[in-house]
Amino acid sequence: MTNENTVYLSMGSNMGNRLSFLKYAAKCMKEDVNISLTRYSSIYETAPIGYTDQENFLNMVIELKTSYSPLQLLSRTQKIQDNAGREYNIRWGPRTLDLDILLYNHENIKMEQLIVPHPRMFERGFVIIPLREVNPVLYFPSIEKSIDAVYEQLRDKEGVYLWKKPFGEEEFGHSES
Ligand SMILES: Nc1ncnc2c1ncn2[C@@H]1O[C@H](COP(=O)(O)OP(=O)(O)OP(=O)(O)O)[C@@H](O)[C@H]1O
Ligand SMILES: Nc1nc2c(c(=O)[nH]1)N=C(CO)CN2
Repeated sequence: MTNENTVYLSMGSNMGNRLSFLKYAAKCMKEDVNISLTRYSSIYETAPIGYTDQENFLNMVIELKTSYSPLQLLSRTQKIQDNAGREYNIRWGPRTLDLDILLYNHENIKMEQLIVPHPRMFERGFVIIPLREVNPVLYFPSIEKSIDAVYEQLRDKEGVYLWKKPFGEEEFGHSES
């Protein structure tokens, strides 16, 4: 089966060993024959948005190719979150691992369980900054804007600090240095 759909996924963690949860998520996806990881952003340390009385997050974005349908991919990412000990308590509250599907090709999906493009992505510095690093020429047909235009309009650019350059091969099976 060919992994032909292009997906951008946001990953975040603000509990426990944050880096190891991000690595765990990437490892699970790398081991899945229906997913090929193609690009990784750097990792950013970010101030919490939404519910602010919690620890800073580590956030990053990955690009992947997959043969999964959007709902199949959602169920896969939810399983990975569950296996990372994710509990569902406070809305926007602390979590070991959060995986959000940002974009699935250029599709507009509005289902009960899944909305793509992710409805809050365009106002989130912790999403747009790493996404722009992974693909600086993205265009969003749903809002008729380029990623540069979205970046320029971001209000919460502050609070997003480079924490670590893209993973090295030894850590993550990633060839970029
Ligand atoms: N694009 C999407 N990616 C991941 N989950 C989504 C998406 N669209 C809708 N959902 C739904 O959102 C539900 C809640 O997800 P979650 O608890 O991770 O939200 P959150 O991360 O706290 O908040 P936010 O969605 O603002 O990032 C999930 O059960 C899932 O069905
Ligand atoms: N900085 C930051 N803030 C958040 C994050 C996140 O990943 N990073 N995720 C949230 C729920 O999706 C709520 N707030």
